[in-house]
Amino acid sequence: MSPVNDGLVTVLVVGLKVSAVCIVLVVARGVVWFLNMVLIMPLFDPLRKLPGPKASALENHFQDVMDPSRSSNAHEKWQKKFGKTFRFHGFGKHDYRMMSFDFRVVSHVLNSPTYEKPWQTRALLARLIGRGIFSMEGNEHKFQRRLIGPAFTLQSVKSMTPIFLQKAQQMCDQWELLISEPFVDAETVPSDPPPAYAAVATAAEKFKGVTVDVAHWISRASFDVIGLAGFDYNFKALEDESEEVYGAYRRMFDVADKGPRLRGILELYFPIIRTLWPDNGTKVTNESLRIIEKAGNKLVAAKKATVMAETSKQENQQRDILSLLIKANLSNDPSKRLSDAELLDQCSTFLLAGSDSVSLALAWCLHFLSLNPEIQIRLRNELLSIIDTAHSLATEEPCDIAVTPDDKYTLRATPPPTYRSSTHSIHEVWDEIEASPFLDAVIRETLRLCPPVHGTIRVATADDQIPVSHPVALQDGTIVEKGGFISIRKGSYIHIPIEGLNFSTDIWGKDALEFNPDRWTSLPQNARSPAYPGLGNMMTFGMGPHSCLGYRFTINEMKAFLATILPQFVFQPAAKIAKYNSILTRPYVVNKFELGTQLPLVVGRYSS
Ligand code: HEM
Repeated sequence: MSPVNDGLVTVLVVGLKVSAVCIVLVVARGVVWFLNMVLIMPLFDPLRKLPGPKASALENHFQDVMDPSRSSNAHEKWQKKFGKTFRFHGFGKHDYRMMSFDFRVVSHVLNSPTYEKPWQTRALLARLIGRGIFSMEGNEHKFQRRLIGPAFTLQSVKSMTPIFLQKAQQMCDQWELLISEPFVDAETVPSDPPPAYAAVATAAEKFKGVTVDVAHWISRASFDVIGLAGFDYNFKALEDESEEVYGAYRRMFDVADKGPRLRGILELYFPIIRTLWPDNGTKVTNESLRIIEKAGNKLVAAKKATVMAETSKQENQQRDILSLLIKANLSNDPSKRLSDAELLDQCSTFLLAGSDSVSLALAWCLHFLSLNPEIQIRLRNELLSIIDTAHSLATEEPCDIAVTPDDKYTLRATPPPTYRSSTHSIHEVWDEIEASPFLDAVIRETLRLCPPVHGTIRVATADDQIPVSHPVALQDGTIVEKGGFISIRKGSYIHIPIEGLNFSTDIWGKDALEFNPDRWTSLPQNARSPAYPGLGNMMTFGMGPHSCLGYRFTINEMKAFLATILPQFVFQPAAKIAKYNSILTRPYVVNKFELGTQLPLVVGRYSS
């Protein structure tokens, strides 16, 4: 062999040896890390001392914690057995996690800067909606919240009322068409109807109802609402379901709705998998993100140009959330301004936060009303006492909602509803609707009983002592008394059971699991602020610095939709419905889970 070849062989052998040593070192490091995580660290985890359900080495309690079909029983059972604060097991026995129904604990965790959303939650959201306020923490979050907050004041939300009312009516016009040309949308009815469908057939016959997947229709309407209220852009998803951005958004969330699979979890830890080995879900998500980004970029550029032109002319016409954001952004220190890409991420955040959550809440509300006909009738009567005729109900002054400079959105397809007197402006009547006590109570009770966000999670970024207001009996027999503290280690997860707190019998009484809007006319002592620190006396919108910015927006949109829908339509159940939790709590037809989110109801015309 020549000396050159000899040299090459030596280099190759050394290279192989170095590689082998590197691989051994990496594997050894992995094994040490794994053993440390599974065997050593748990021995020193203070959460180990808390009471809680047992688990075998590979068992987890995620379903009992997060699956709404099991969580209410599991939470109730655990509270009875272990008290208000306990631990459960996450990804195996080694993974101790805390859960608490003690407001002192919940409030401490949600208000203290020591606790943040886990990076896994933020990475998942960032993949779908970019780096908007949802995935921010610390000073970046404070800055964005200051910027966005003013777009959600009472006044700003009130100015969006015409949009809510008009989109609600446009949806009713579509339902009216379904009823007048009776046909059953094949896609909304399971191909093999469960007995419940047969049972309602006679009732449907009686009031000439048709089965309508109300979740689907309200989802389209609320997407249009957030388009107009958020960006002054009419997606027209109500008119055309195949609208490009709506379609992209739906397809992307249909993938996410399938729930966390092993691949999804692996992708979170090793995002490179998406590039090296994209599956159909990844391809659909990537394509959807491309469409949304393209449309969003155009929207942000056009909006910026309009706002700049208005600012130079000292005009102030644009009231949508994006315009308010751009205006606030302009007045900021240039070094702190949001870039166009960041503005786009905020748009995606509003699309996610502002459409599905409200539409699901509205769909759940119609579900509860269909199951409780006497409440449905009472609410309709309350609304009819404000609104003159059941069938023609709006203002004579058309609401002028400019959509794009060249596209004036025609607000109504059918004659507008007429409010009690033509001398009333829509805003005057709106004040009456807004102040309707039973409408308010029905909405709050829906949001309490079926909060679209089932729970939230925080991770401790440093060791901490958490104060408790209910005693905790530790495993070694020690009692942490009221006013005492529980130790928690950096990196531990705390689960906040939003739905569980809304269901607590200690707060809401024995009928906590019943749909009883009247409870809101005299709230139990424990459900009143400050004893109950959540927004609007429930945990549905969270609490603390990350609490929901869209609280008022949601209540007002729900009021406008119900006030428009109920005087025109009657609802009856069409199938047995259950809940599943995939990012949000969604309805599905029992035994028809594979059909995805659906809430079929028999919808008939109301005639007095
Ligand atoms: C039924 C409807 C809604 C529910 C149940 C809901 C629930 C929540 C909850 C629980 C949080 C806090 C999450 C946490 O602490 O981990 C939150 C945050 C947020 N919500 Fe909503 N939301 C709803 C509607 C809306 C709407 C309509 C908008 C905007 C148009 C919106 C915008 C936001 C934003 C921007 C945040 C993040 C705030 C921050 O991190 O500072 N939400 N929401």
